Amino acid sequence: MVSLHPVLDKGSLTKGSSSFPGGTLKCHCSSNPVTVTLTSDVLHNHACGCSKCWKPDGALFSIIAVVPKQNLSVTANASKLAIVDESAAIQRYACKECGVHLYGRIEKEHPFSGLDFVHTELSDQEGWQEVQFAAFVSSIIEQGFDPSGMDEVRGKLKALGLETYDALSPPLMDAIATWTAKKSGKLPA
Ligand SMILES: N[C@@H](CCC(=O)N[C@@H](CSCO)C(=O)NCC(=O)O)C(=O)O
Ligand SMILES: [Zn+2]
Ligand SMILES: [Zn+2]
Repeated sequence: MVSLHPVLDKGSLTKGSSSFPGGTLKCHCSSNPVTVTLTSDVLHNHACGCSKCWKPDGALFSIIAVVPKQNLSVTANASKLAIVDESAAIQRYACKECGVHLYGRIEKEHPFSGLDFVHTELSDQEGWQEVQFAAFVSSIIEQGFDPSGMDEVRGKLKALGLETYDALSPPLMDAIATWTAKKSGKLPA
């Protein structure tokens, strides 16, 4: 049986709390873990099949969300962090010891600059926004997943109530396109 991600394999999604105040994310190191504190809940939490987002061992999907960057601070062992790929739009900061990605930040001009990318599964707290949709689903094939298994993968995601997309969700794609049109002058800024 195909394993999507521990959060998705449970068969149902635990709904988040609308008044969730944020919490602490921690890497997998048993000593001197890196911690990141968020002072709000996340937005646009989603499963991502892309090759760049961090996934726990054996998972086909990442669970990733965004938070305004002013709501995120590294609160312990920041010296263990290093950028995974300097050339990517999202500069993902990973723990050099355990490999877990603590946050991703966009430093260049980009529709999502000002938002940091984070994984709520790194927190012990409950109440984080639940997964809203599945993005970059076909990208799992690029990483070696057998294409004949895609109906099963999409079926499992749909059974959880998640729409499946091969890019981001339509509202996020519209936001990107709006930003691009304003930048080029096709829409008023
Ligand atoms: N097929 C590619 C897709 C990679 C991709 O474009 N990923 C998106 C989504 S990441 C979270 O939603 C993206 O915006 N990437 C920018 C970046 O990673 O810097 C693949 O699988 O690699
Ligand atoms: Zn670590
Ligand atoms: Zn991704």
